[in-house]
Amino acid sequence: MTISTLPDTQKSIALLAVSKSFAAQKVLENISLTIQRGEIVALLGASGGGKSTLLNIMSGLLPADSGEILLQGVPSEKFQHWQRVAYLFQEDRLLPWRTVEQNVHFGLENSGLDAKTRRQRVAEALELVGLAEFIRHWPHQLSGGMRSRVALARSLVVQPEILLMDEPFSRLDPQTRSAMHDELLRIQHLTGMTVVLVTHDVEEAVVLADRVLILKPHPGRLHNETPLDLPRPRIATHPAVNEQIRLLRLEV
Ligand SMILES: Nc1ncnc2c1ncn2[C@@H]1O[C@H](COP(=O)(O)OP(=O)(O)OP(=O)(O)O)[C@@H](O)[C@H]1O
Repeated sequence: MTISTLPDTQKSIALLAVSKSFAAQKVLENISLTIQRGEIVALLGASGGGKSTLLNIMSGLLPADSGEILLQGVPSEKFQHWQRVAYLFQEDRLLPWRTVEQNVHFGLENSGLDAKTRRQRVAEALELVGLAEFIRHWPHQLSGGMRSRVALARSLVVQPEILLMDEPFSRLDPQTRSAMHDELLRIQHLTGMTVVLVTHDVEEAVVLADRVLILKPHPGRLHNETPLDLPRPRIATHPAVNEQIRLLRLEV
């Protein structure tokens, strides 16, 4: 069964003929795609190809000009994005005047959950990213990798069904980035959430994704779709992984 013929219950994100312009500039043209529940999809492509715009449309932050968007089988305009979709940005956006625990708690403010449940959720999210011992630390006391984990915990605390990530690891050094890749795969495996990752890094896409979508710019359109059936863990120097990276670099 191909993804497009999956029943709605297995579809996490479905876009049909989505277009978007800013002023006179057409940024996305006629994008149709389906992402399965629990799938990790990487969006690759040249700068200005509309990757972030597409992610913003999936998140409900930005309306499309035309087309249909279904999230977990529900039309986007009726879908309650809050608590079901989390968004992780390039900058960690931690609040310096809040401790680690308070930063993660931020994700639950206005949630309507009672204080005890909120505390429990924060503790679980920090446990999940391996920072349970650092709850009283301040952001300035943390390494780049730890800050990145706090930002991830703040996204996970809502227990999202869909995690949208816009180059979340691009500012990390290669070793920390690689550790965060392992962390993300471990957590995705545990939670079963759908992950859509925007990246410029072909190696990152191949190491993480079940499928890579390439967007071409002016206007942004889907150029190519590559399912990755490589066993995990994927080491970039492994010949099959390396070959896939080489092939995708030719396409981007
Ligand atoms: N809010 C906005 N107002 C006007 N133009 C915008 C807006 N957001 C994006 N654009 C334009 O839309 C085009 C696509 O931008 P977008 O950020 O989606 O691309 P991208 O593929 O994510 O790029 P990059 O890889 O550089 O982040 C760009 O030309 C950008 O200037």
